[in-house]
Amino acid sequence: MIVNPGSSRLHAATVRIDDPGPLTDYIGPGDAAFLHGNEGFVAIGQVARFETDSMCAAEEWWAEFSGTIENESEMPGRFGTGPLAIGTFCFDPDNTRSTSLLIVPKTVIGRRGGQAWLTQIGFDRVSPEPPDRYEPPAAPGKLQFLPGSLSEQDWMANLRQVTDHIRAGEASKVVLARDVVAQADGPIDPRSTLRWLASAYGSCWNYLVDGFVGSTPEMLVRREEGLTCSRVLAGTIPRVEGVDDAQQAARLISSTKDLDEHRLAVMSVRQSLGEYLSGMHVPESPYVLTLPNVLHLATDICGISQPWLSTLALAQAAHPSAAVCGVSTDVARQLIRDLEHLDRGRFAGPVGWVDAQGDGEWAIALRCGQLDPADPTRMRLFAGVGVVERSDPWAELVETEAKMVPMKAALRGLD
Ligand SMILES: C=C(O[C@H]1C=CC=C(C(=O)O)[C@@H]1O)C(=O)O
Repeated sequence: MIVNPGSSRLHAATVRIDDPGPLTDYIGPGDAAFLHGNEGFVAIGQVARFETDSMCAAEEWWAEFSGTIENESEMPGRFGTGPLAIGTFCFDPDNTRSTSLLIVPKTVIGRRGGQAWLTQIGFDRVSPEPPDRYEPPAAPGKLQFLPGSLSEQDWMANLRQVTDHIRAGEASKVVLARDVVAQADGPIDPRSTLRWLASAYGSCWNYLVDGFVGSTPEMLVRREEGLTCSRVLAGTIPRVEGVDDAQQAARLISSTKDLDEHRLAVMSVRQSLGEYLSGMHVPESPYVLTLPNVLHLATDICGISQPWLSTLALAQAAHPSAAVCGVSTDVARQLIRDLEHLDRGRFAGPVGWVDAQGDGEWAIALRCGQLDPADPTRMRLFAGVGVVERSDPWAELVETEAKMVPMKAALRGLD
């Protein structure tokens, strides 16, 4: 569905601006953002919106739509500048009631590499006016975290069933997720959640689109002028107060269970992107990525993609990787449908943006929550774990709790 398509020619104008300060100050109700440290952008208003259950349809729509925009720019070719679409895609469109969507904003305020810009898109000739700032939105008041689709006991029982299927040789890895419901006594403003995440988890990609908010450390595919990179994460150890990080990192990097989980995730991205990238570099062994709540095994894969393959097409090829689905993909996806008892919605799907040249960034939507469109006092939080033969249900439950720490703290507005 497209809203407000207009009939005349669309124009986009990009100008350099002075440093606008915190980008999160410009996010109004219903607006979107994609932030990484001091960089990224906020997407204000909507020129068009495309709802779909298919990444392929979204890619075709954007290729056609962006081709109609007349583009003027003081910063031609600068990554992220100019007209773009920001979006979120469901993990499994055949097993959800949620929608995937792309939004073309009216205004983008962005910053990258010390340069800030403003892009405006409209049906008339546009004059780039800096938009207003907003007061910081309030964190929700009283908050409770309630069980989601399954109790902890039932979730662990299902995880045992997953390991039985793995032992029977049906799959080598399955990612099982669970949810928790955050219930506030008043409406939750996801902008306050995003602000908190962006300041505490600046090394992650912090996003807000259509009430879906989160802070993910995993990049499915980033394409900048053909250079295409993916950060694969799998294998996790929670950070523990009083325990030295170096000691935890040494445990993680020598855990054969975590290394197996990681190897399968890397293999899946190597296979899916390998078809499309030349000169692909896949490091032999992972490094340890340290976040405020957990340590992950991480591998950065890079290669060169053909100019006609947009970042949306590449994301479509790479999704779902074995970091969020499993091996083999089809068997793991079916086991997830049968045993997870959860509508993942947009959790673990691609979230990000694409520009008119096909460059952009699609992260994997992890460490996130979806505001209930029918009840803004409720947000559903998600976390998953890679299950392999030797997975221990209790340890995996603890890992999901560690992965929910950022969202729970953000909602509470904790220091
Ligand atoms: C599925 C999630 O994490 C994935 C990414 C990093 C590490 C993972 C793990 O160790 O299980 C998961 O594969 C999640 O955060 O919900």
